[in-house]
This record gives sequence, C-alpha cells and structure tokens, in this order.
Amino acid sequence: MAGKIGAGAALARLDDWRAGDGERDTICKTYKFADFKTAWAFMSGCALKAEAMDHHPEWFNVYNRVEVTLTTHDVDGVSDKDVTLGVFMDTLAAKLA
Ligand SMILES: C[C@H](O)[C@H](O)[C@H]1CNC2=NC(N)=NC(=O)C2=N1
Repeated sequence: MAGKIGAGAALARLDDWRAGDGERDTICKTYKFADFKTAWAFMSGCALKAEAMDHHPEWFNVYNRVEVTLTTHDVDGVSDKDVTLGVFMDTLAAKLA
C-alpha cells in the first residue's frame, strides 16, 4: 500500500494544483472546458482510469467546470496514487482543450 506523502510533496510534482482548504490532507484543481460535453468526456476518461487504479476522485461538475479533490482514504492523506491520477487528469484535459 502506497504511503502518505502529503499535499506539499504532491504539489511539487503537479502543475496548477493547490492544497485543499479543509482539515483533510487533499489536493484540488478546477478545470474549465469549452462546454458540458467536453467536461463529460473528461470525467468519463478519468472514471475509467480511476476504476483501473481502484483510486477515485471526489469531484463536482457544473456545465463546463469540473472541480476535483484528490486524497487517499486508505492512508488518510495524499499519496503517490493521487499524483498519478492528477497527472493523468492534466494530460487528458490538455488533449480536450
Ligand atoms: C477498499 C478501498 O476503498 C478501495 O481499495 C479504494 C477505492 N477507491 C479509493 N479512492 C481513493 N481516493 N482512496 C482510497 O483509499 C480508495 N480505496
């Protein structure tokens, strides 16, 4: 099981992510797409990756905006899995831009 690395270490390996503002150790990012169907395509691609990783995002979608929070419940904080999923999300978002 991947250990907790903490939001700070994760943010050093990601672009334009930020630490969550609650008590929990999390990282967050808001993506804005051209329209709803592009946002949905992003979420669909990420959902398949999340299932393959058995590691799932906490997210909110309204129209073309997707707000993502990543943390690893099993270690009660940010782990390498969150970095891996965050990199995947950034790569897919760039392709859909
Ligand atoms: C049993 C445990 O819930 C599963 O192994 C997976 C499911 N998806 C998950 N997603 C996230 N973000 N953190 C987890 O610890 C996690 N665990």
